[in-house]
Amino acid sequence: MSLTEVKPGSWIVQMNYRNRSVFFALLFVALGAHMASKDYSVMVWSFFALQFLVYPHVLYWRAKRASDAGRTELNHMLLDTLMLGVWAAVLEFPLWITFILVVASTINLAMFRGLKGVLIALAVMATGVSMVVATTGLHVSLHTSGPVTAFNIACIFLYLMVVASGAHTRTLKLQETRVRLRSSEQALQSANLILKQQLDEIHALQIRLREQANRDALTGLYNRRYLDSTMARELARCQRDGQALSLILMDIDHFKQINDTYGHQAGDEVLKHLAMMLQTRATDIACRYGGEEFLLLLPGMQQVVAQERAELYRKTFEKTVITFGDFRIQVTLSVGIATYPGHGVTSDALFRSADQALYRAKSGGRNRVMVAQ
Ligand SMILES: Nc1nc2c(ncn2[C@@H]2O[C@H](COP(=O)(O)OP(=O)(O)OP(=O)(O)O)[C@@H](O)[C@H]2O)c(=O)[nH]1
Repeated sequence: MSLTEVKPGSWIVQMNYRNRSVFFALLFVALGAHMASKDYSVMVWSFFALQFLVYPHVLYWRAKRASDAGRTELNHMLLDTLMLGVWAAVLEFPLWITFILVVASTINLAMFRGLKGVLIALAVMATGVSMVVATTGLHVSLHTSGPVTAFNIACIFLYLMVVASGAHTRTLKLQETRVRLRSSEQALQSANLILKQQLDEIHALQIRLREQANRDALTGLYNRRYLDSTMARELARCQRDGQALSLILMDIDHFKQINDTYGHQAGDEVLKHLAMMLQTRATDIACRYGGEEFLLLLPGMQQVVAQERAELYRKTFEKTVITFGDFRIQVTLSVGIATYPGHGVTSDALFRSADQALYRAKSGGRNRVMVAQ
């Protein structure tokens, strides 16, 4: 049977069945020995046999079918106590027999209800006694013979052993369960830790992938895809804050010749150098716009400042000597500038203006900065 199939409280049913059937069988012999010396009718003997030999099995059968086994067993223990009170009174309170009946009943209830259980046991037993006394009157005969007394002592001793060994077994099982639970808890904790690490890795990977999707593989600058999504947002922000926004569009002059003269890899090296130069300020959004075309998006920057920056880039790049193997390569930049709101109030209009300025820079002889008209 799996753990989920075990009915709640079923261990109580099993334990009580063992305790009750053993104790009642012992009582059958102990009380029977006492009754044999008296003159009881066949009816009393029949009830006696039913009570001590059949009754424990009927209760077990009933408890097994109960939906709430724990509560049912508690009620059964109250019934045990009531019946033992009845038998103590029927037998006219023989001292030793009454003693073991009281001790066993109170122990049983004390195990489940603590000290309150002792009081309940005494009250229920008194009820059983009162029922008999109310029916037949009070008859007291305290004496039990020597063998019956000895057997009674042995009976309570045996019963206490059975209860104690049951409690011991239960404690061991509880300890085992606790150890098992602790190790499952530890396994769960380490599984959780691994899961958390994996989630963190996935999260970092997602960030990296998102970042890579927005970057140009050769230069590491933002790509056109990123620019398209950012441009509108930055423009809206500048419009809201009443700020300027400048675009610097640059194109390497005669780049085809670089490729043709020094090879494609040398061309790549030139592109990387330019990208490095553009990546100096964290607030700028530097993109590789096309093959050898680059764009700087400068939120909050006035046209005059953008022009100074573009001039600085142009001069710096002109003086830069790029070494590639034995080659020493020097190239120039043509630049077009457009600034919001003077040269356009939409992304398209601004791009167009910057592109026209760049075209003028190219057609005007290259290696120069032109501002949109
Ligand atoms: N090495 C390299 N070359 C590239 C890359 N992407 C584009 N190109 C080359 O860039 C060159 C661009 O040439 P053009 O459009 O004719 O322009 P240009 O030679 O720079 O001439 P102007 O712009 O008029 O000064 C082409 O030869 C492309 O093959 C790249 O990633 N690496």
